[in-house]
Amino acid sequence: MQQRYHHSSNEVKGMNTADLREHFLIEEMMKPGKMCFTYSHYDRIIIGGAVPEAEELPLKNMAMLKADYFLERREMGVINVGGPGTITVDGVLYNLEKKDCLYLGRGSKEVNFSSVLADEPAVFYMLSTPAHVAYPTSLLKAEDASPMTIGSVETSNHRTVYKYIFADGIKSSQLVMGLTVLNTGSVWNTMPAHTHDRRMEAYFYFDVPKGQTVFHFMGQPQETRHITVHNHQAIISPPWSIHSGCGTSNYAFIWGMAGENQDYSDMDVVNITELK
Ligand SMILES: O=C[C@H](O)[C@@H](O)CC(=O)C(=O)O
Ligand SMILES: [Zn+2]
Repeated sequence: MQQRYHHSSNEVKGMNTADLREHFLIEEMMKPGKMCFTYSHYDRIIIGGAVPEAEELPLKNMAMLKADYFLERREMGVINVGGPGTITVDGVLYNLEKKDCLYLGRGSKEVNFSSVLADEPAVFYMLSTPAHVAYPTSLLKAEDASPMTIGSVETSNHRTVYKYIFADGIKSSQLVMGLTVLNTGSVWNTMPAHTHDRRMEAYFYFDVPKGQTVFHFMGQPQETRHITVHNHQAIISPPWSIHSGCGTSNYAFIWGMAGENQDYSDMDVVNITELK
């Protein structure tokens, strides 16, 4: 498992393109037949990917967790962005179509990921955070995630937000998770931008059409930087940073947070004309 340490906003001001990419971009996370994990020291969130082929992929323990098994003291949210897949949790089978979400409560022991079709593998994106309470494992289908349409065509940010794990959705200790789909012709996510010093955030971009990309914006509102993020790559957003993106086409992304609270609307919005 890769580790990513903290960086202060002051350090980040002096970073060049390679530094920014090394510390905040996760490039290789969806490899056929493999599971990949990155441990971020912001709120100790683990960001992972699993692409099962013919063989199922078990969630293995990691030495650095000093635990008896991966979810001994942790919870996890999984969203499938590929072909149909299944996850078994302690003998119970869950079917995840594209954009369905499974929450795994603290104490889930035997976890296995599989694809249903050989030529269209499931692509599972995972976030795991420390948990102090065990909440029940539960599945939420995309159509039941109370979609919310925001933005407009005029400002190129017309999009639909699906919320899965948050204060009014699937219960968790601290994990918050959902996804956002941009409509055709809309390219800006999370604009107007915001920060939430109380929570870190991770963005995972998917359904970025072949040959297209997303310019992800990070940094303090008056000190922004960009990182180009391609399909199936993720960004670690420090609590003091904005997290916004502009694509060369429309696309979708999974957002997830950890920290002080689980209110989706807890955001300190920045006036667009004050961004630097
Ligand atoms: O704190 C919330 C997150 O940044 C995202 O949910 C924002 C988002 O999906 C969007 O505006 O498109
Ligand atoms: Zn946010």
